[in-house]
Amino acid sequence: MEVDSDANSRFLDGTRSFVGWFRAIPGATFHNNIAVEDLRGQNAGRGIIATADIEPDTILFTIPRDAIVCAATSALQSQIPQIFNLDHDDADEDGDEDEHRSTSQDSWTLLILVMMYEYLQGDASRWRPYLDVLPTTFDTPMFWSPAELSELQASALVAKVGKEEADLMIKSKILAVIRAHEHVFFPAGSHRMRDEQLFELAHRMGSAIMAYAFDLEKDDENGDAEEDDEWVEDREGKTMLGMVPMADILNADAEFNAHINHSENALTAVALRPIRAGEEILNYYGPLSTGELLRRYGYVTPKHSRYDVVELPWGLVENELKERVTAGKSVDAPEWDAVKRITESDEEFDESFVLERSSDDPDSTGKLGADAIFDGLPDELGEQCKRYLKAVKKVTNAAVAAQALSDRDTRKELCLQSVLGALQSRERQYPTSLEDDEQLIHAGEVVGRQRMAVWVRRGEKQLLREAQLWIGRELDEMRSKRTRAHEDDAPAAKRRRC
Ligand SMILES: C[S@@+](CC[C@H](N)C(=O)[O-])C[C@H]1O[C@@H](n2cnc3c(N)ncnc32)[C@H](O)[C@@H]1O
Repeated sequence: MEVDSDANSRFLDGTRSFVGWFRAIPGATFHNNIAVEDLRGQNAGRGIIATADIEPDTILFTIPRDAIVCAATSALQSQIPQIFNLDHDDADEDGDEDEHRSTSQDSWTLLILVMMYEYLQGDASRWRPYLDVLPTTFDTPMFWSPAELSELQASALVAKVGKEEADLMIKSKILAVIRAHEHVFFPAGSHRMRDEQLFELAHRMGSAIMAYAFDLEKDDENGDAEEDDEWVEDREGKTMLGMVPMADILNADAEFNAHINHSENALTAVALRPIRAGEEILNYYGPLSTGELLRRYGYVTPKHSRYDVVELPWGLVENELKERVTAGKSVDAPEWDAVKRITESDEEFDESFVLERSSDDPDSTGKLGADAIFDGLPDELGEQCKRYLKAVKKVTNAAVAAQALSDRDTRKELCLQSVLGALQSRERQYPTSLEDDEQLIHAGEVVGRQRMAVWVRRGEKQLLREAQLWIGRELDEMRSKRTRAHEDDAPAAKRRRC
């Protein structure tokens, strides 16, 4: 109990000193009608709440660019300038491209180094009160146990967690730099951390950057803020990333009421519509699926479900096509291998396809319109099915090809049925059903990480079902078109016989 109340007062003290520090930054503003609040009760850490009604276009707060933690503002750049030159070729002087890529920095790894450097400076860092309110633990799957990860079941998210890649990156690009410049990273008289401790700190900073950092290069060549793609944040390491105190205290959802504008000297948070007293001020992280929101930010919300996706491996479709195209006739293994080779040698060949719904973007006030709907398979999947059938025609014997691939409609029907079968197989890869997961969620039987995993897998299964229903409707339509055509033909034939 005592530990809890200590942690609680540290949390509240942290908020107070952070807000005091922020308000004292020259050029920073913080509107009187907002406050940083404790939202731990709803599992949302800190957030910003309106304490009184706010009009649209109100500037909620301003962060001068020189208060942002990034490569351009940290003293680390003047201490080891050689690692900050991002304008390098992909090969080193000896032309060793792989070696160069594994040791050279990008904006992502540089920000990890900057954050670790600032953290290790302790009180000497000008961002100390800000660093103190950053989380030390995360709910992103990177930190989940194998048992927790297994709750994601057959979700493609499991393969995207990327713990091993992160470990390799930290070893080659972070630890190597710190060990080569220990005198820079560890102030005189401070304790030099062991490798395991640095690894842990690097993971912590990497995860904080993943969930908190902003892409800072949003201005076009004329210095005006770009309108297009403003919501989208870069995580590829190509543009300058920075940690923006206060902007990153905003929580976010798929429906939101504030936006961060980027201008030459400052970033400003602006109200997009009227915000009532007591409402949370929410930012937007983009049209992310539940799985992607969890992977990057460690939380899920019902409103992001509209952007859910599910991966359909080509192998499942191929199995179904193979079975249907032969309809019991035997085809030799070498012939199938040849079909596979032809299909896979195509430049456009895809290993898997992403299914998603059609959804409008949020409007300019951050509101969402009509529900997202599943209204079709990816065009590329249809094209790949067609190419596969062409290859079958080329390679297998005429009897097989003639019947199954006779006309355009028959081929289309065969493709749809095959994708339908593949979707059913994909659904069976998850050990629990959609109904089981709905029950778990509605009964409130799952909490924490398990609850988030159930949300991810339930969303994927839901989408698989919607895709199956869509194909069912397409097939029904094709069949009734065919029946109508027969009916139209029938009286004419009769007439001819008379
Ligand atoms: C940029 S920070 C926002 C501030 C954060 N709540 C804090 O206490 O520092 C992003 C993190 O906040 C949390 N978060 C953001 N939006 C949320 C929401 N709508 N519900 C729950 N947690 C949210 C997630 O943990 C996410 O990784």
